[in-house]
Amino acid sequence: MFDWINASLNRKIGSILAVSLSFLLIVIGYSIYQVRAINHELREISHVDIPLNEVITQVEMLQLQQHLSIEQFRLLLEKGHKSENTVESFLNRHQVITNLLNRATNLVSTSLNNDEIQFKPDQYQLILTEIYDFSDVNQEFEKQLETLLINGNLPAETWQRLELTAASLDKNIVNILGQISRLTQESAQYTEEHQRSFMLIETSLGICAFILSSLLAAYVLHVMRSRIHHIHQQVEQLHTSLEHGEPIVRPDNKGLSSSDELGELELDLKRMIMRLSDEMDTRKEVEQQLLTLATKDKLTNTYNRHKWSEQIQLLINLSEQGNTFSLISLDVDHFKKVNDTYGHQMGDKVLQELANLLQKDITKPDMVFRMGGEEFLILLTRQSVDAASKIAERLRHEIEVLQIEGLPKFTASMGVTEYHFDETEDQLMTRADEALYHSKENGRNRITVVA
Ligand SMILES: Nc1nc2c(ncn2[C@@H]2O[C@H](COP(=O)(O)OP(=O)(O)OP(=O)(O)O)[C@@H](O)[C@H]2O)c(=O)[nH]1
Repeated sequence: MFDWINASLNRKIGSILAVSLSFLLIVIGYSIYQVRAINHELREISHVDIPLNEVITQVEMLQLQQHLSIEQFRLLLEKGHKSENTVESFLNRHQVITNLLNRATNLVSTSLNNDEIQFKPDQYQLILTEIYDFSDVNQEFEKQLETLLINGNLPAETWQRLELTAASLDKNIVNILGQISRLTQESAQYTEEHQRSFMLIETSLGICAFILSSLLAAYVLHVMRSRIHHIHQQVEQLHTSLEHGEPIVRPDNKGLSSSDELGELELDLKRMIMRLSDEMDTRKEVEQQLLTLATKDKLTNTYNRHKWSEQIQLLINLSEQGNTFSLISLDVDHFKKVNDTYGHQMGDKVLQELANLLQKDITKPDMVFRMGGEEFLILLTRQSVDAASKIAERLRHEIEVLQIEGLPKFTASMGVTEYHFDETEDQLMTRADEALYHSKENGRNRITVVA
């Protein structure tokens, strides 16, 4: 089935337009059909019902005049007079009535034959038969009357019979007229109801189309807005992370497939954020590596001379707040001999094992530095010279007793001193070197403390 939710924006908007247009086409088609039907019904009223009414009304009027004229003629005869004018006008009217009745029957039969009568055609058929019957009876009646009028022979019982027939003809024509009027009225009512229901259905269809299109459009807008909001949030989050140097939050992998243009945009954004996050991670790793390279000694993994300069300056600055610190200067005894006897590589190994030992013993915030060759410095933060001398002695002993398979035994000499407030780095270093020199001079594998 057509996946509307995941379809592209073009297809979504296109389908809304298609639905609206379909409704519009239905409304137009239905309107045309209904307007034609109503038009047909109105034509039926104007072309059949109204003219038929008029003709039959005229027949009724003439019929009445005819009867009056007969009465007049009879009265004249009773008085012994006979009017030729009355006979002539009677004959004329008779002709007009015959013509009108022919017109009426023609009108109904032609309309029925041409299927112009949609509303109750059987009733019209009935009316047509009644008009035919009326016409026949009337024709016979007029013929008899005409003969009698021309002969002037009018016995009383003949008059009576003719009057009865005339009365019955009157009744018939009134009856036919009544039927036609009723039919016209019903037809008009039917057309009116038809028009009303047409308007109602038309309005309902229009409202349905409007509501459906509005709902679809509102839904698409809502979905688009929430998705744009989501994209905006991700961009904001990325912006905040970059601004504050915080780690970039990686977007979840679910839903990583494009559906429409917004989906593609979201997908591109997620990919971009992921790439950026990866690059930031790599950058952090590289930074960390650079920092290590810049601050650590490659062979022993202790801090290097560069870090020493930075750290000593920091501690000197902190000393202004009353924080003291001590320094142990350490040098491997007769290291040249180790190199010469066991080779340079073994010398390196000795330096590495020494560094391991020192780093195991000296923990944060205290730090071990390799200043070059076999010379190390140990910076003891917030330690007095007494505490530093104890540490130095402990270290010296640990080095002396260190036994590692394949590694030659070695010792180290140390100079211990404490920083004096307001002195320079050089002054401190000179004192530490002097203490170390003193240890070397006094036989090595010992510590010398210079407060
Ligand atoms: N294996 C190795 N040897 C080094 C390294 N750096 C310096 N050396 C050697 O360390 C030795 C230092 O010798 P000296 O300065 O004479 O001192 P020493 O032999 O330890 O004698 P004292 O300090 O007086 O006890 C030299 O032979 C250097 O070549 C290094 O990174 N690795």
